[in-house]
Amino acid sequence: MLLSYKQASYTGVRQCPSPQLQPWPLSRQAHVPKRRRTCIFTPAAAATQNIAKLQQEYGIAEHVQVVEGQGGLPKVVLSHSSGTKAEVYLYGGLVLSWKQPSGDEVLFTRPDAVFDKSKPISGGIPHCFPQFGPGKIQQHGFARNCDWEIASTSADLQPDERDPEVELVLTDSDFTRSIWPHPFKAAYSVSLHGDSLRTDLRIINTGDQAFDFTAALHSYFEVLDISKARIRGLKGLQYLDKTPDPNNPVEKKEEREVVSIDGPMDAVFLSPGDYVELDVGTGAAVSISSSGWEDVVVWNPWDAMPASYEKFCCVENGKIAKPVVLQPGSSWRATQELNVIILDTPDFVED
Ligand SMILES: O=P(O)(O)OC[C@H]1O[C@H](O)[C@H](O)[C@@H](O)[C@@H]1O
Repeated sequence: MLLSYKQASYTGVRQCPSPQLQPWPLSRQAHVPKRRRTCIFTPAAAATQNIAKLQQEYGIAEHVQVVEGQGGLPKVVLSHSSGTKAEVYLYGGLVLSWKQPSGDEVLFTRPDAVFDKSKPISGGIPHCFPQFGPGKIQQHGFARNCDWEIASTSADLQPDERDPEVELVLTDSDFTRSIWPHPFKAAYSVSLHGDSLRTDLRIINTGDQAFDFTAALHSYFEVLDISKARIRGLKGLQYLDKTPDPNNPVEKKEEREVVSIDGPMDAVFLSPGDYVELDVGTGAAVSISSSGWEDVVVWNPWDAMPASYEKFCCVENGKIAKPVVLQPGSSWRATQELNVIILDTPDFVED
C-alpha cells in the first residue's frame, strides 16, 4: 500500500505449495544406486532448471532476474536503481507487483489468487485478450491463462538510470486456435523508468485473414479503503453501466468530477482522455497515462467478494466498445504509464 499503510496489506493470500521432488516409479528406482536417489529429475526439477536457463540467458546483473515465483512459476524481477521493483509472471504475461522505493506495493493480489495454473492469477495487471467480454469465448479471453515467453531483456546503458525492461511474447498455438481460430503475435514490454512503470502492447495479425478483438489491462490497485478511493478524469463521459447485468449494459453519462464508489461498480467509460487518476485514500494517487487504449473500466465487486473488495479498485485501460479490426500483416499498439503522485489536498484525511 502506498505511503506505508502496511496494516492494509493482506496476509491471507492462498498459495499453492511449490512443487516438490517426487520419487521415480519403483521399477526405475531399482536401477538407481541408493546414494544417488536425490538426483532424480522431475517436472518440478525441470521447471527449476528451465528458470535457471532463462536466468542465464536473460538475467542482467542487478537489474533483471529470472527467478522462481509463487507456486514455482517463473517470474522476471525488474529492479531500478531508484529503488522501484516490478515482478512479471510468464504465466499470463502478468505484472503482479510494482513496489515503490519505500517498499510500498501499488498493485493488489486478491486473497483467492492461486498460482497453480488452474485459473488465471487474480491480481496485478492481467491481460484481457482477445476478448474483454462477456462474449463468444471465455470471459476476458485466454491470454491471462497462457504461458508467455521472454523475447528479450535490456537495461539501458545510462549509468545512473539503467531502465530495466522485459519483452514477452505470446503467439497462437493449438490451444489458442481451439478457442479463437486466428494466427497472431502479442508482444508486451514492461519497463521501469525511475518511479514509473510502463507497458507497451502490440498485437500483430500474422495470418492471411482479417480478425477483430477487444482487450484490456485488468489492473488491480490497492486502496486504503474503497470508500475513500476517488477517480478523476471521467467527468462528462458516456459509460456502459454493466452493474445490473453485464450482458445488457445501460448507457449513462458521468457527471461527477470525482467518482467515488459506494456499492458494486462495473462500468466501461467510453473514450476518456489519455489520463485518469486513482486516489487511493492515503494522500497518494496512481496516475494512469495511456495511448491507444480507448476506454476505461472501473470495477469493484463489493460484497460479492467480501474478503477483499474494500482493499482494491480495478481501473482498467481497455479497447472494448469498438473492437480493433486487424488486416493481415498489420498491427495495433497501446501503451500505459503508471506513476505514483503525492496529493496536495487528499479528499480524505484519517481521523
Ligand atoms: O473475475 P474475472 O473474470 O477476473 O472478472 C472480473 C471483472 O472484470 C471486469 O472488470 C469486468 O468488467 C467485470 O464484469 C468482471 O466481473
